[in-house]
Amino acid sequence: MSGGEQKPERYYVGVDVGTGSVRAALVDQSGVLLAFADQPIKKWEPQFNHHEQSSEDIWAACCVVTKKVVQGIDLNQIRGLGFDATCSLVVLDKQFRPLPVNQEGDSHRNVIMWLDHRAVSQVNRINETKHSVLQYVGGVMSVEMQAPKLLWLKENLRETCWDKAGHFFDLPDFLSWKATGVTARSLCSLVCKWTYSAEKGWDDSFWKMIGLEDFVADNYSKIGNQVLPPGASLENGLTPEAARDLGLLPGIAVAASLIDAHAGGLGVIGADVRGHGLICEGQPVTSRLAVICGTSSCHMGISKDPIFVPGVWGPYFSAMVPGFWLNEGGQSVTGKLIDHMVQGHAAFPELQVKATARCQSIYAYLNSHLDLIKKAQPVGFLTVDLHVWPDFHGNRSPLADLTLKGMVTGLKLSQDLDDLAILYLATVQAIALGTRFIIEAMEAAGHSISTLFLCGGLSKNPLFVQMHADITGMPVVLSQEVESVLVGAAILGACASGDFASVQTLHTWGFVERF
Ligand SMILES: Nc1ncnc2c1ncn2[C@@H]1O[C@H](COP(=O)(O)OP(=O)(O)O)[C@@H](O)[C@H]1O
Ligand SMILES: O=C(CO)[C@H](O)[C@H](O)COP(=O)(O)O
Repeated sequence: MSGGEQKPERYYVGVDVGTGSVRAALVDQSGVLLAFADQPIKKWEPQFNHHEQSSEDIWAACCVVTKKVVQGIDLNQIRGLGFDATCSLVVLDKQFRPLPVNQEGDSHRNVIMWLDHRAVSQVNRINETKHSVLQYVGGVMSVEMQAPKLLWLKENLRETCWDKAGHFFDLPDFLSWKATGVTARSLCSLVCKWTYSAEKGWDDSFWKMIGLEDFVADNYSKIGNQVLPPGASLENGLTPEAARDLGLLPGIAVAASLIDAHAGGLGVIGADVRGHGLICEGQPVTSRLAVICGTSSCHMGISKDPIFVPGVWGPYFSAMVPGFWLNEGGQSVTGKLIDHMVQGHAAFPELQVKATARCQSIYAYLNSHLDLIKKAQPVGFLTVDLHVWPDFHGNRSPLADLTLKGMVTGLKLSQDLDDLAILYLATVQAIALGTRFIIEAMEAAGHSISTLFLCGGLSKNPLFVQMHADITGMPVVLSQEVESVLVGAAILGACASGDFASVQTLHTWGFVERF
């Protein structure tokens, strides 16, 4: 290139499918987020503990947000596309058409969501086998993983779903298939939710022992027998049909995907913290814990050697950062629990009216209300008499007990706005104490964690962040780019484009602020 001439900009698109909405971002070659769009997605709860979605609805939302973020951009400069998503189970027939995952036979609802707890009897039987693959999911399989859900479909929807099924995808892999026509699965989803081993592959004896020998018989063609590392480029890239849907050019690189929490982890865990006086500056990356807080919270810690932490998922090899083992702690409902407590309170209508009058979100209003009522004392002291046990949807980590329930102690007869604000605070504190409980379990097993890196919707709530810092006693680092999960998805697209050597070289996208 002749002197003074600027290299053309290169752009990457990241698409993040959360529980409640789909988001997209356009990111430039320095990792700066230039455009953002989001779109809600539909959810159904036909029975208690049954949670379903539609893969067609989700894909349509991906198309809406992608078209929005690339508006006004020369499409030739878009080099790569990456997806992340919740680890929900998508079911398609042999011609790739949606199949119903419900008794009603509604094939539009062909996704069993990650938080669906219908397969309790199945997961109990799986855990009774004490099979060796369970060592790599914290010792106990979660009802939120795929094996119990598959067994449920076989036992409950044999004719309408199981016998007709041709493809079972984790949602992140469904999206990369939809974009490219390539059915290869990401190592991330298969290792974390399907018992696949990065070193040994599938374990035939496990599937035979739990009654899903069908997969072994057809060489795992329905659940994936071609596995790629996250960020690997998928064959010929975007198909002409998907390009039309998404408003992009055919042939651009599409990456093997990540689960959403793992994209968030990738987006923040390697952040450049130099010059911020943080304890982790002189420490290895293994001293950092990425906490991705949305509907749920996921606690991602990495290590050079495998660490077995009872009740904490993993150790998973190369599932998030290549070459590192991952342990994934989690709280199944955090944002969802806060929303549940606040929206179910008698003073919620009053809160809505007052927040709207001040043009504030309900959470910004509650935070300022707590500041008002705390007077001279630290805000945390408002809850000396009120306590929440946050396992309203069971305990994912470290107790790994889906039967646990939530609890509130210290209730009075009054139900005014002060009570709502204090209940909200107690809920946030309970969630932060849950994070501390997980960190203690990880440290007892050999992790050495000094610093938390938060991202996800709840990291936009200063009270949530402050309580995590106060209760864990650790500094909490926030990326200057609040949409870190999307940065993680865009890292995948950038890696697939070949413009960067590996996902590790992109870790330093993003700068930090100390909380
Ligand atoms: N600005 C904010 N202040 C407080 N809470 C927020 C804010 N933005 C999002 N949240 C909360 O974060 C949760 C959703 O986070 P998000 O990362 O969007 O979830 P998901 O990826 O599961 O769809 C919700 O419970 C919501 O109430
Ligand atoms: O199981 C998980 C990751 O392993 C996540 O909790 C699940 O994917 C939902 O994520 P989110 O709270 O961001 O919607």
